[in-house]
Formats: sequence, C-alpha cells, structure tokens
Amino acid sequence: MEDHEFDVFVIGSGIAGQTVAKACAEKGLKVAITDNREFGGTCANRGCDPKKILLSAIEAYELSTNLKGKGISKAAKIDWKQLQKFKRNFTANIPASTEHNLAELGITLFHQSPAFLDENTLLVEGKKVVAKKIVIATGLVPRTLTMPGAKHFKESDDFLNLKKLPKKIVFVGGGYIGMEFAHMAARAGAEVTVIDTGKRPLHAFDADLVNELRKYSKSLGINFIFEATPKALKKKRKKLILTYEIKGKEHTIEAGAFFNTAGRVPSLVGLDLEKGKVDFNEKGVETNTYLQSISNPNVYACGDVSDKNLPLTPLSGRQGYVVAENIINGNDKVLEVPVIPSVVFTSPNLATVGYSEEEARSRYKNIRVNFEVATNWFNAKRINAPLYAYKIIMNDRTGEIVGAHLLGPDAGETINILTMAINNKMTDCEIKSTIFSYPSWGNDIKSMV
Ligand SMILES: Cc1cc2nc3c(=O)[nH]c(=O)nc-3n(C[C@H](O)[C@H](O)[C@H](O)COP(=O)(O)OP(=O)(O)OC[C@H]3O[C@@H](n4cnc5c(N)ncnc54)[C@H](O)[C@@H]3O)c2cc1C
Ligand SMILES: NC(=O)c1ccc[n+]([C@@H]2O[C@H](COP(=O)([O-])OP(=O)(O)OC[C@H]3O[C@@H](n4cnc5c(N)ncnc54)[C@H](O)[C@@H]3O)[C@@H](O)[C@H]2O)c1
Repeated sequence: MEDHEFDVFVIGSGIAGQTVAKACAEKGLKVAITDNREFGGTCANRGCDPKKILLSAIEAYELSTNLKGKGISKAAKIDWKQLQKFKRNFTANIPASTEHNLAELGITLFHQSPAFLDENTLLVEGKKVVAKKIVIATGLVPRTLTMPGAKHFKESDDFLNLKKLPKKIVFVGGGYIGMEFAHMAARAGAEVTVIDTGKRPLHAFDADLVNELRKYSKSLGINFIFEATPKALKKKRKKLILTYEIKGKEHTIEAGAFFNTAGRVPSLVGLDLEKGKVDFNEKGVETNTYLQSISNPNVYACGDVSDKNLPLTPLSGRQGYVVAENIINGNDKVLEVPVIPSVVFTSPNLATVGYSEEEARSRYKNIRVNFEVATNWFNAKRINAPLYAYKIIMNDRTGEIVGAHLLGPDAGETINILTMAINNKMTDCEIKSTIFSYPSWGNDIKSMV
C-alpha cells in the first residue's frame, strides 16, 4: 500500500473516532486519524470530565453550606482560580497522551479538517489520501446564533476555561449545558440569568421534577426568562446588552458575559460531503443500522455526528465499537441500544432513565406513577439537602419498572441501579426483595417503588 493509502481513515479523535481507530489498528489494518483541534475530543478536553472536576468543589460548597450550624462552623468558599488550576491537572495532558497512544498503535496522525474529493478520496494537509473506509466521527459544535452582535457570545469551552468569573452572566439556552453551568456559576458567586425560547428549562426531562429544580434554582438566585427570543447582542464599553422579545414586546438585559448554550449541531462544515456522496440531515450523517452511510457504503459515521445519536459519551463509545466491528468483519453488528440513563449535573442532579410519564401512558394500558418530594426522608435530612424528589413509573399489570426520574444528591449514581432494573425488566416486588446497603441512597429505591 502506498504512503497515502489507508484501509481506514477516521475524521475526529473523540471517544467515537478513537474507539474505531484503535480497534482497527489492533487488528492490523492501516489506519489514519485526523482532528482539526486538540486530540481527545469534547468529553475529555472540554465537556463531561472538566465539568465534573469543577463540580467537585461546587458539591463541597453545597454540602458545607447546607450543614452550616449543623456540625460545620464555616461554609466553604469557592476559589475559582484554584479550581481551574486543579482542572488543568487533568485536561492539560489529554491531547499529547491521546496522540501518543494512537501513534503507539502505528496510526498515522493528521491535524487538519479533510475535505472529500470523491467517495474514497480526501484532501488533508495538502495531500490526496485514499481510504477503503472513511469514518466520520466529528461530533457536535454549538449552534450558531444568527443575530447582530452574535460574535460577542461565548461558548461552553470558554466557560470551562474562565480565568475569572464575571459578576453577571446570562446563559442563552436552558438545556443540559445552560442549567449545569448556571448552577455552578451561581454557587461560585455570579448573578445568573437563563433565557430560553421554550416554556421551561430541560424540556426532555420530567416536567414535575424540572418544576421542583426550577423553584430551587430560583432560591439560589438564578433568574429565568422563558418564551423569549434573543434578537441582538450589543457591546457598550465593557458591558454587553442583549435585546430579546417576549410576545412581540422588546426587553433588554445587561451582563458581563453571555454564553450561547442554545444547543449543538453536527460538525460537518468543510468536509465537502456532497463530493463524497454522503447524505446528511440536521441530525447528522444519514446511516443504516450498521452505522454505514446510506448513500456511500464506503463511509461510516459514529458518535454524536451520526443521525442515530443521543449525544452522550457512553453511546458514542458504543457506536465507535459497532463501526469498528463492521469494518473489521464486514457489517455483522447492528446498533442495539439498551435504555440509557441521562443526568443533568446540576446540584442536586436530575437523572432519568426509561419512559417519561407521557410515553408510558401511551404505551401501557394502566401505569402506576409514584411521584413524591421526599426532602423529609432520612438520607436527605441527614445532610440537610434542600431538595430530594422522585417519580417512578411502573406497568400496573406486571409491576415492571418502565421509567425512573430522580432529583437529588447523587441521583447520577442512584439512576444506574434503576437502569439495571429496567434493562433486566425487574418488578417492584423484585426490587423490594433485594437487600441493599443501609443507610444509602440505593436503599431508598425500595420505598420509591
Ligand atoms: C459542556 C459539555 C458537557 C458534557 N457533559 C456530558 C456528560 O456529563 N455526560 C455525557 O455522557 N456527555 C456529556 N457531553 C456530551 C459528550 O461530550 C459527547 O456526547 C461526546 O464527547 C461525543 O463523542 P464523539 O466522539 O462523538 O464526539 P467528540 O468528542 O465531539 O469528538 C469529535 C472530534 O472531531 C473533531 N472534529 C470536528 N470537526 C472536524 C473536522 N471537520 N475535521 C477534523 N476533526 C473534526 C473535534 O475537534 C473533536 O475532537 C457533554 C458535552 C459538552 C459540550
Ligand atoms: N450531563 C450530560 O449528559 C450532558 C451535559 C451537556 C451536554 N450534553 C449533551 O449535549 C447536547 C447539547 O446540550 P445543550 O445544553 O447545548 O443543548 P440542549 O438541547 O439540551 O438545550 C438547548 C436549549 O436551548 C434552547 N434554545 C434553542 N435555541 C434558542 C435560542 N435561539 N434562544 C434561547 N434558547 C434557545 C432550547 O429550547 C433548549 O432548552 C445535549 O443534547 C446532551 O446530549 C450532555
């Protein structure tokens, strides 16, 4: 094979792209990978992991604040600068170690966005590269907000790297990112506003629990503006002013920083997919159940950028594995996805798995819905947690758990037990007869069902 010829060429070095590249190289295929940013992808460099590190201090703050006067004499204070330094201990080495691990497997590395020339040929770093299989694993990028002054918006990457926290912050978009960051910034002392075009934040989550979270967020000082359409962002000396419209009426809000947290879209610009005969839509690259491009069988897509995505790290990794298997063995693996938990890492966490109440109602004849604000339960009272609530949905005929929604400290962990329960079709009786450790959040599940 010539230097510029590969069995597999992977575009994107996140969890999905790395999984494919490594698995194919380990099987002896000649592999190349490229990234137009630092190697390692969103999750490790500028997503889940750095966010969770910043959250560690926020959680310590939250716990010590709640226990002040109850065994703690002085609540913790967040030192943002120190926290950022601690985070960099984890993130600083990711690009170099990722490159090292890939190169050690004999994978050729490029550092630019390629462009398709035809179905099997790419132009990258000025070279024409031919590959039997091309894998698109380019993830998502923030949605562009088109309005006058949009260039003044900062993005999630900027928030995670803020050297100093502005006094007043506005998040435009109250989804996962907007809400997680709003909770962090409010705890770290900023005055926070969340603006959303919708009627409520986190529209994919249970309305009752989101309502509890919204009320609690307000008590932290987070201001919400709903059904608002941002129109223009203006810079006036050091200040920024956003004009937005509610029911045709114009309003303004001023802040030190405005973050675009209005959703993320597939990163496909510049790839010249038309020349590669790769069809795509607003969800991503159009794929079949093997994650192979429907229009060009030499191309696969995996992770957030495939149209089969639910933009979460564990699913992106799973998709990378499916693509690798299909390249190595010739389409023998169909993407099968078990129920996937999803967590908004606000403090407290909002976690969900399985059906929503509406979905369960349309699927089953009779359902049982156990919804309760359980702030008076021992586990919450023990740490003086201000909010603890749950909604468990069961098929009333069989007792099978079909949906679980938790709002509380460590809900991001407890939801994993319910994920196993749903995946294994466990019933309320089976959960009740299981012995869990005590006292623990996990043990509360018995009372919830
Ligand atoms: C702030 C934030 C917090 C998150 N928190 C969580 C969480 O707590 N839990 C969770 O499960 N998920 C979380 N996610 C989502 C998670 O990060 C993604 O689902 C996951 O990283 C997707 O992996 P991927 O490999 O598909 O894409 P990515 O990790 O995005 O990798 C794609 C790679 O392709 C590169 N690329 C893009 N375009 C091109 C191009 N034209 N040419 C070359 N390279 C290109 C990018 O630079 C990137 O390195 C979070 C996301 C964000 C933004
Ligand atoms: N904890 C996690 O697992 C986690 C954390 C962060 C991100 N993610 C993943 O990343 C994806 C993107 O997250 P996100 O928070 O950017 O998107 P999102 O889709 O969760 O939320 C976007 C929000 O912005 C609002 N919006 C859209 N356009 C707007 C506009 N012009 N003005 C004001 N509001 C507007 C929407 O109504 C929505 O509430 C998520 O779908 C998720 O899968 C996951």
